[in-house]
Amino acid sequence: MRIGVVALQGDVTEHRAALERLGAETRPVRTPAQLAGVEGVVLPGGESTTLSLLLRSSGLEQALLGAFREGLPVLATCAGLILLARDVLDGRPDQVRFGLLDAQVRRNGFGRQVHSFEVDLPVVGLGDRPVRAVFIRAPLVEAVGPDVAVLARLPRGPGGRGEGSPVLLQQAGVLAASFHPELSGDDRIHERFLRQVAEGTTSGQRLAG
Ligand SMILES: NC(=O)CC[C@H](N)C(=O)O
Repeated sequence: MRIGVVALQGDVTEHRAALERLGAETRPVRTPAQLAGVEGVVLPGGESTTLSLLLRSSGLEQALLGAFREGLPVLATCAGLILLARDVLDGRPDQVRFGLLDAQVRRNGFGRQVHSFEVDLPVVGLGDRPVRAVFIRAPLVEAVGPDVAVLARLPRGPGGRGEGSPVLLQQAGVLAASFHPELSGDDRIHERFLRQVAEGTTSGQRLAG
């Protein structure tokens, strides 16, 4: 299975390492041509404004949008989730908005003072052992639409903030985490994504907005 990892910014190496540990072949994607032949794509975290600029200047914004419309499955983390969301609060007006995930998210929603925190996260379908989730200036998911399955909610937020909010979401072929599954050494979220790709779950139609 060949997975493209959008390699403009962020934890590209860590995502590739996790996928390769699971037996997938990976390819860094910096240009539209490099999307050819990939069966799924990872949109890593970073900073959504910078990522937006780079997606635009590389031509990947349009290429990815076309691929998502055709159903290319995507694993998006942190800033990647922001770019996929239908509705972004505190986002820059000119940021990329793929609109593929029916969710309302707030950038840096855990408060400016909270740059990073970690929690043990129970995840639907991953058994009794929680996933160690690393949050770095994470977006806060404030609402999700009816077609979104919430696979994990924050058991406790920093200072009580964001408690109970969705942090791992699935909508058809879109798997989106507000944390960084590539940083914990626990590959089960990537494994779930590869299973999704193998089963042919597609990313579906772009939503309005
Ligand atoms: N770790 C991350 O991806 C942080 C996301 C970043 N705070 C943003 O708004 O784009």
